[in-house]
Amino acid sequence: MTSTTLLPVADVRTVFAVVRPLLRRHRGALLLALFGLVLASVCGLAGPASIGWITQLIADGADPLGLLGPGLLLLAAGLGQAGFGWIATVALSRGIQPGVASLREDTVAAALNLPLDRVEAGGTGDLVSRVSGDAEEVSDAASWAFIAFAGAGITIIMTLLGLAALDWRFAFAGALAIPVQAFAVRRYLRASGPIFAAGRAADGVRASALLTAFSALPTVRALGLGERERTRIEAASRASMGWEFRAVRTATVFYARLNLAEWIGLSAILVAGYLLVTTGAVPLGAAVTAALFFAGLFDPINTVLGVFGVLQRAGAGLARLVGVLTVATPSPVPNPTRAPSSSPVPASAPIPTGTPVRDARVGLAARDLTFGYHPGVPLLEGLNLEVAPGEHVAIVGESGSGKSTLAAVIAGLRAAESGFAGPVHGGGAGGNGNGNGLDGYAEGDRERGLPILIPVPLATQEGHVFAGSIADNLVIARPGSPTPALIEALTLVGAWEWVSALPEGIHTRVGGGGLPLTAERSQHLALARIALVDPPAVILDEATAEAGSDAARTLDAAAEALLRGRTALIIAHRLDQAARADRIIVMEHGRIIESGTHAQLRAAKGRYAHLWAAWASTAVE
Ligand SMILES: Nc1ncnc2c1ncn2[C@@H]1O[C@H](COP(=O)(O)OP(=O)(O)OP(=O)(O)O)[C@@H](O)[C@H]1O
Repeated sequence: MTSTTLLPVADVRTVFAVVRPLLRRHRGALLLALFGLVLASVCGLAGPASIGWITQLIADGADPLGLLGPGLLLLAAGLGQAGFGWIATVALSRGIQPGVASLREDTVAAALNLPLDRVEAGGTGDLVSRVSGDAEEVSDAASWAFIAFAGAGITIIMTLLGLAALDWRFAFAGALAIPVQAFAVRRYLRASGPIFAAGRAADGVRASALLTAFSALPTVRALGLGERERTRIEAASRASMGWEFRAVRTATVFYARLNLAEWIGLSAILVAGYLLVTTGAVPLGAAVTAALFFAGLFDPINTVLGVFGVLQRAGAGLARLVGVLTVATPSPVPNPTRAPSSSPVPASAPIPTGTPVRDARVGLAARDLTFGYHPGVPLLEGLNLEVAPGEHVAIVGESGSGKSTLAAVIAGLRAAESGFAGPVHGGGAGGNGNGNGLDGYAEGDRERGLPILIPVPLATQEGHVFAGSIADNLVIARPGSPTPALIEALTLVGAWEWVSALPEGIHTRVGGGGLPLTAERSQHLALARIALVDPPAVILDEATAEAGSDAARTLDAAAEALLRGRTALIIAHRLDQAARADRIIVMEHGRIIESGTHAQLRAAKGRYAHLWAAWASTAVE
C-alpha cells in the first residue's frame, strides 16, 4: 500500500448527536451529581469562612469558649464536603460510564462490520488505535477528568459568589487574575487542540506501520526489507514523539502563565484587604476569609485548566470513535424483485444457538454483479452466476482472474458496486426462485415457509487461530454452543482425533502464547467452525490448496464431509478438487468464460481442457 486514507473523524454536531441520547438515558443520576457538587462546594466555602470567623474572634479578644461554634462549623464543613463529594462522584460515574461503555461496544461492533477495503485503505493500525487508545482516553476522561472538571468548575463559581458576598471589592480584586488566565487558556486551546489531534493521528500511523511490518514478517525477512521497514517505523515514531514534545512544551508555558495570574489575583486581594480593614470598611475576619477563598481557588482553577488537556484529548478520541460509526457498512445490494427486509441479519452477527439455519433450499447467486478495487475500474462486470441449492460449483482460472474477489463479494466481505451477490432462496418447496438479499427474513418469507438467509461462511487458506482455547476458537462462530456441539463439529471434519489426544483436549490453549498449530490444523479448526454454524451454503477459497500431500488428503476429506448436503462454491487450485464438483466454471479477467461438468469441458477442448492437460502432466496424487 503506497498511501493511506485514514477513517473519518466525526464533526462536533455528529459527536453530540451520538452522545446526547446516551447521557439522556441517565438524566436522574446526572442531576443528583450536580446537586451533590453544589452542596460539596458550599461546604468547601464554610471552611475558610469559619477560619475567618475564628481570626475575628481572636482579634476581638473573645472568650475561648466562643471558638467552639466556628470550630464545629469547620468540622461539619469538612464532613459535608467529603460526603456530598462522594455522592456526586458516584452519581456522575453512574451517569456517564454506561454511556461510555455502550459507545465503545457500538464502535467495536461497527469496526467489525467495516468494509474490508475501507479498513485496508486506512491501515489496520488506524482502526486498532481507535478502538484501543482512543477508547481508553475517553473512558479515562469519563472516569476522573470529567468529574474533576465539573467539581472544580462549580467550586470556582461558588467561590466567586462567596467573594462578592463578603465585599464586591474582593471579587473585583480577584477578577484582576482573569485577563491573564483568559489569555493563557486561549493561547493554550488554540495551540493544543491541533497538537492533540495530530498526535492521535500520528499514533494511528505508527500503529499501522508496526502492524504492517509484523504481519508481513516472513516476507520482510525473505526479501531483506527489514531496513526499509525499520526506517518507516522510525519515521512514524519520530513524528508521534515530536507531537508529544510539542504537547509538553505547550503545557509548560500554559502553567507558567497560570502561576502569574494567581500571583496577580492574590496580591490584589491582599492589598484590597489591607485597605478595606485599615479604613474600617470590612472586619479583619472577612479579609482573612477573602484571602483564603482566593487561595482556595488555585487548585480548582488548575484542575479545570489542567484537565482541559485531558478532555480535549478525550474529545479528539471521541470524534475518532464516533467517526468509525459514521462509515457506511456494507449492506447487501437489495434484490429489486423482493420487498425490503423486516429483520436484517448483519454480515458479522453471530448466529444464536438454536436458530435452525441449515436448509436444503438455499442457493448462491451473482446477478449482474459489478465490483472493482479502484473506482471506475471494474474487475467483475455484469457477472452472472447461479449455484442451485445443494449444487457444488468449482471455480478455476489463472492467478488474478478474480476468483477470490468473486468469493469475497458473494460472502458479503466486499460490497458490490451494483447488482446482487449472496445467498438466495431457490428450488425446493416454498422457494420462489427469485432470490433474496442477504437480509434474514424478507417480508412474507416466514409465511411462505422460506428459510432464513444467513451470511455465507468463507474458508480461506489462512485459517486464522485466535488466542484462546480450541473451544473458544469454535464458539466464536456460534456463541453459547454447548461442548457436545463443539465435539460434533470437530468430529464431522475429522479433527476430533487430534484434538482429543491433546493433554487438555478441547480446552488446550492455542494461538498467541498457546500451543502452535500447523497450517493443516488451523484449517481444520476453520472448517470445524463452519460445521458448528451448520450453514446451508459454504464458500471454500483454496481451503486445501497449500497443504502437503498427506495434509491435502486429510483436508480434502474434511471439506468433503463439511460440504455434504450443502450448497458450495469451491475455488480450486488443484484441479482434482474441481473435477469432483457438479459443475466447473472457468474465469478469465473477471469474466466467466466456460461452464460445464468436468467431462463436458474436457470434451469442449477449451481453456479448462488446456488447464487440465497442464495440471495432469505435473500432478502427483
Ligand atoms: N485488496 C485488493 N486491492 C486491490 N487489488 C486487488 C486486491 N485483491 C486482489 N486484487 C487484484 O484483483 C485481481 C483479481 O484478484 P483475485 O485475488 O480475485 O484473483 P484470483 O483469481 O483469486 O487469484 P489467485 O488465484 O492468485 O488468488 C488481481 O489483479 C489482484 O491483483
